[in-house]
Amino acid sequence: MHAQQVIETRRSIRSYTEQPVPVELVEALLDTAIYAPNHKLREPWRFVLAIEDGQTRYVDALMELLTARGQFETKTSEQRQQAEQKLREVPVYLTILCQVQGTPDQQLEDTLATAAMIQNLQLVATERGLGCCWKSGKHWFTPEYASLVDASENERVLGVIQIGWPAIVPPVKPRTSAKDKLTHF
Ligand SMILES: Cc1cc2nc3c(=O)[nH]c(=O)nc-3n(C[C@H](O)[C@H](O)[C@H](O)COP(=O)(O)O)c2cc1C
Repeated sequence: MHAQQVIETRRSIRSYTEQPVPVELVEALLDTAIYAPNHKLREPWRFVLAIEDGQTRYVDALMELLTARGQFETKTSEQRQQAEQKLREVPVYLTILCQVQGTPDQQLEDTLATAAMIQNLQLVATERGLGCCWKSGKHWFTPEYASLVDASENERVLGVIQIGWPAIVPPVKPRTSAKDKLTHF
């Protein structure tokens, strides 16, 4: 696939088949993704991979975290089970950490570089037939989650990338043409 085709066919995939994702494949994809531009080659990222047995332990810990946050307080036990099932169906959780060091400008550069690396990852995964979904906000950005993945005081969670073989590929979400947001100087 050409770059244009990969970029335009990538979708956020939220539903996966049961086919396992080889750990070596994820590692190889990451080793390509890290060619993202990053100022002064600070390589500001770090990864926490939950796959195979680690995925089971991770979802156990995530369920504990969500329960402690009161996420299921207003839910029936069936709704809780459904939520847990949905989490268990994701074959791979990859937490992306970005260092928080230096001046505010450097921190912004490091965040941008890590975001570029994440998009590289999503594109190479797409090329290999895998689907990803970048998760953020909510519980993912809490101190409790940072502690769950053992983030240091100088690291920030930029998101969690779910990875698996797509069961459902949603239709493309149309974008506003760049021309509508472009002015000539
Ligand atoms: C920084 C960032 C955070 C995102 N967080 C979430 C999220 O928490 N949950 C989710 O389902 N999708 C999340 N997404 C995916 C977007 O919802 C998705 O990219 C958008 O709907 C466009 O769909 P597409 O990726 O299939 O083109 C996130 C994307 C980005 C770039």
